[in-house]
Amino acid sequence: MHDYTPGFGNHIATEAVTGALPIGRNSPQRAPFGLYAEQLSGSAFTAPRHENRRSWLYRMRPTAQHGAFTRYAGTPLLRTAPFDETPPSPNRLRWDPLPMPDTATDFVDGLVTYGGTGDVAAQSGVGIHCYAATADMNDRAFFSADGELLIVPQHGRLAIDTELGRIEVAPLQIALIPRGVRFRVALPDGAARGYVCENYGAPFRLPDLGPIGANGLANPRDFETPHAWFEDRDTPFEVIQKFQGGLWTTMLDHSPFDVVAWHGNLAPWRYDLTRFNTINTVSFDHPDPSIFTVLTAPSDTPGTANCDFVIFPPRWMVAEDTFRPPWFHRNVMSEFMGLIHGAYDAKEGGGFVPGGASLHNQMNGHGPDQATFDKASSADLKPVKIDCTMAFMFETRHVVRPTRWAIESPTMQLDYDDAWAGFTKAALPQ
Ligand SMILES: O=C(O)Cc1cc(O)ccc1O
Ligand SMILES: [Fe+2]
Repeated sequence: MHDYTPGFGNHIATEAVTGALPIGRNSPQRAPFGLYAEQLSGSAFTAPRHENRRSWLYRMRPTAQHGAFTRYAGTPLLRTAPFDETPPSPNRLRWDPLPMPDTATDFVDGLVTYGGTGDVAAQSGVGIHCYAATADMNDRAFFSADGELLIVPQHGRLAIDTELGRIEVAPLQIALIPRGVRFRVALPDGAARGYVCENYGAPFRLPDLGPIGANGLANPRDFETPHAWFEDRDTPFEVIQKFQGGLWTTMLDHSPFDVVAWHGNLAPWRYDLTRFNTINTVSFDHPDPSIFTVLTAPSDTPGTANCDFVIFPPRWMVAEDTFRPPWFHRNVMSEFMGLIHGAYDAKEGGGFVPGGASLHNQMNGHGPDQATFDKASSADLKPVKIDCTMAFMFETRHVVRPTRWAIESPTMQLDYDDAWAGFTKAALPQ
């Protein structure tokens, strides 16, 4: 068990050794114990205060102490925007779960990109990945200079050691690693699979609540930031970074997890999705799924996110005279969905399974499949609990362009259009 501080985006001060954190200043002439003070900036120095994120790290050696990075040949299926391997497809796409690798593969080498949006060089858009891993990273650390990583485990726990502390997450929890923060992943259950949103743009934050008021949806106190932790190990250690889409590696002669104390508001965190305070109709109609927004990464246009992270958690359905599942729709935003466990209420007909994924791009019709439509159109509308389920959506203002792997993978379902093939024509009065 690790220690965490509750709260979202708070300024935290934490030390793993008493006296390691300088008091009253960031960079004293000599930091305690000969530690090196280092600022990690997550926003421009001059960003407005409410957007400003940075932490001060006190470490045994400066990060700068390393040799040149050279190209890294692993992780063959990791890709970065702009995604131009295939023409962007207007088709509704759906995938079976990513198979577990049959050779020992760690979290980094097990990343597979399904697609993404925008352009990493313009700091806009997202990369959407899945991971399937069977090995611990041991003496390897990874960081993305390209974006923060929102990790959504679907199978197996992840023990994530970061420069700022240790995080353990299980399916139904999520973790966020800020841009540039080095981390390694161990697999307490021996294997793990899940989803990753790599956000090249403005960082994820809690959505405004408007008329909902001061409480609800994801409550700030339920986000947990780890306390300072370090290891003092002078052994060979590989650091891999993702930089403008390329992967680069260098060797250190010590563990990079040597931050003995830190303070600031730029830090990794975890959140338990079962803590989400779900709000929905108590009268009629199916509200827009934005009521289920856990986190939003804004773009420059208010209300039009670079990426929203939305969940479909257990909830009571009580709407009267209403078609209760998601309606048929065409959306200006593009929707990538995953399923952590259970069944999703728009896909009674099967095919959308835990670990699988679907993509419904801008302006392309989707919604309930035939089985869902038939069942919900004639259901007795007594209160019903949708239980034991957790689907999610990365919803973005930009079209999600699939990678070549995503289009050519045998996991892509060639018959997905059939989900909507059999609807009978409406019968107008003669
Ligand atoms: O397409 C989907 O399944 C996601 C979705 C769910 C919902 O309740 C309303 C709109 C929407 O896009
Ligand atoms: Fe949708």
